[in-house]
Amino acid sequence: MGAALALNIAEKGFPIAVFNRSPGRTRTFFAEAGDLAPRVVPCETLEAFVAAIAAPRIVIVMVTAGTPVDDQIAVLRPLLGPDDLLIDCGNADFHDTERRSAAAASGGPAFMGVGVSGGEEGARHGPSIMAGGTEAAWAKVAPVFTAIAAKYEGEPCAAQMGPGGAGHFVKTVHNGIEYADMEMIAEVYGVMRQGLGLDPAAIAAVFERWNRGPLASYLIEISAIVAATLDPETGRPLLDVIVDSAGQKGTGRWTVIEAQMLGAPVTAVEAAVAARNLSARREERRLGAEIFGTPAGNPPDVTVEALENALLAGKILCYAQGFGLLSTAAREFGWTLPLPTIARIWRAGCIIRSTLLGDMAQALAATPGADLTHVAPFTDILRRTEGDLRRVVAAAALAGLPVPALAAALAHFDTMRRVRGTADLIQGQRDFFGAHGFERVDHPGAHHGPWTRS
Ligand SMILES: NC(=O)C1=CN([C@@H]2O[C@H](COP(=O)(O)OP(=O)(O)OC[C@H]3O[C@@H](n4cnc5c(N)ncnc54)[C@H](OP(=O)(O)O)[C@@H]3O)[C@@H](O)[C@H]2O)C=CC1
Ligand SMILES: O=C(CO)[C@H](O)[C@H](O)COP(=O)(O)O
Repeated sequence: MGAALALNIAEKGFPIAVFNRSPGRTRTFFAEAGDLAPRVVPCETLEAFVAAIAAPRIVIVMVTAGTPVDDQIAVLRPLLGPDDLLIDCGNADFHDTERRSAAAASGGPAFMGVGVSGGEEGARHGPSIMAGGTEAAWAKVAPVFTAIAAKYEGEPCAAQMGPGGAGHFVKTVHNGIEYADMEMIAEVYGVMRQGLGLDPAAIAAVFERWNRGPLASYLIEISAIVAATLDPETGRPLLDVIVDSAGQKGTGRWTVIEAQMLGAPVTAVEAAVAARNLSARREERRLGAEIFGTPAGNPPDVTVEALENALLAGKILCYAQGFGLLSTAAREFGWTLPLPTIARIWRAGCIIRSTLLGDMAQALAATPGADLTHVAPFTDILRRTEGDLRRVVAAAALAGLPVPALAAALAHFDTMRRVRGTADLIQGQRDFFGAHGFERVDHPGAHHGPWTRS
């Protein structure tokens, strides 16, 4: 990511010095920089790196999240001056960014935490950039970040989100949505493959068709390519030789943890993280199959069109949850997160870019603070697609095909359209065993039940 970002910066006309802890990597990078090499100064020590940059310096750190960032900051800080600016462009837990920002405020170079999305390709040719930090820091870096960012109809996909960890928080939620979006696509893939018996080539064709409709998005586009790709070694669909255990580096989990701490429901993301965790338990899955057998019910009674609608509904519900989490976080942390701008800078460059985000940006601007599902055109789309989401979840359950993120999104939707739910019983139980009290519907105050055990 760092190498790709450096080439992007150089390509946009900014001279850049580069350093990697492994000098061999720096040499290879420089040797492969081609036409851009004259704008790149390869450095083999941090001292040479800092000396190669004119003050006031802007220094980007793009290393593995966690301790490596702290280590890198620790060795860089003594070499930098108070007018310099240190930026962590990797994925970071926003609490770490808050801590690093606070530490920087007590002296030395200023610090920014900036979320960058788009994978290597995005970093090289135009990512989506979610910057945290002060207005003053943003003013210093905006010319570089807006130049290297993806452009949507000419508009740079880069913006300042708020102080301290706000940029990394937004990037974390972006990734949480990414997890849920990917999981839902994998779930409909499962229904098509394991339920309807479509082969990967046929599924690729379905994804390609969907990519020309309301589901058009980077993730559907690449899913079509992944499904269509053959293994050069065996000639089989590559999907068939990929181990079905999903990796994860932590951003989905961070989203869920923060959402839980804030009391904000992101059930589709929770289901997606849990699904990755379960996917990693291969031996337990094998044992489960041995003990219980894998359900081999009738093929699910759903069409490919119903799956398209179900995915659309699930996706809208998941994005509504993500934006809801951002709203709650903004209130809780005293940030003014620019939600319509966030939707706008996600329209290009980032992994979750999709045509829906344009409408989301408009809806969020037109109705600030509203739940996306309550706003046009999403209310109408949900009314139209809800039945298929329900049919797919029900048919998948009957066929023994797990669709946890779609089911979680549907359960959220059904819960949030029911005036009277079932928590009356929970309150009764809590009062019974813990004297926690409950509110009554007919008069105010805290009440207890006349519980007796016969
Ligand atoms: N890959 C992606 O699609 C995206 C990644 N990110 C984020 O960008 C950051 C970098 O990711 P990525 O480029 O994929 O990761 P890589 O594993 O490809 O690169 C990690 C880099 O960090 C360096 N590094 C690791 N540990 C240390 C350390 N203790 N001290 C100094 N340098 C260290 C490595 O050096 P060396 O070469 O010597 O091993 C390497 O240059 C991460 O925060 C990641 O989450 C963000 C968006 C997308
Ligand atoms: O930030 C990213 C994309 O936006 C990175 O690719 C990140 O690694 C994705 O998360 P994970 O590795 O957990 O799937």
